[in-house]
Amino acid sequence: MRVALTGTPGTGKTTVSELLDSDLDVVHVNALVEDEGLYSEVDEDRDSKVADMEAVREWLAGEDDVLVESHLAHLVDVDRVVVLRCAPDELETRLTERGESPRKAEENAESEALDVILSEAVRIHGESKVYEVDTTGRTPEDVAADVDAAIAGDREPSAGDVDFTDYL
Ligand SMILES: Nc1ncnc2c1ncn2[C@@H]1O[C@H](COP(=O)(O)OP(=O)(O)OP(=O)(O)O)[C@@H](O)[C@H]1O
Repeated sequence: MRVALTGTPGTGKTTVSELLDSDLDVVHVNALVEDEGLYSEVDEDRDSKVADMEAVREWLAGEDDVLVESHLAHLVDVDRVVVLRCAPDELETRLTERGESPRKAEENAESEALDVILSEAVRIHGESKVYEVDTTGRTPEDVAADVDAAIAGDREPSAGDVDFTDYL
């Protein structure tokens, strides 16, 4: 089973991936890209490396029991996609408290309000493979339990249950 754990930056993917009961090997794409040099360019403006997703896909080929953690994880060939969600105002607070710039916090809050990652996940994989998990006002442990349930097949796919359009 290959699972993508995706979501806008700040929704809690890294935090939650460390709390799962699942036996899947966790691959943190950010760390992989850095360690293996799997980037196509350096974005000076954002002080970040642009992941070479073709190289990431190749690296993951043959890895059958993995949970791929990244805001780009839904671009990988997987059996299920779990999309973490967070209300835009709470997301902006989390990112600001993590030390991100106001610009980055605002951009991500807007992208979250617009369902950007959820829409991409559904377009690429279809609704039957996508599980949305709302993290707003919840503990990472509670969120991890929902993610474990999605991995174990103990809950139904759920794309479109979360609605943040009031924040637009
Ligand atoms: N359920 C939660 N409730 C409150 N705060 C949370 C929750 N999950 C994570 N956080 C906090 O939000 C911040 C972002 O979490 P985290 O780094 O896990 O997000 P991420 O989705 O992995 O981000 P990125 O894509 O940038 O790596 C951290 O400071 C973390 O402590």
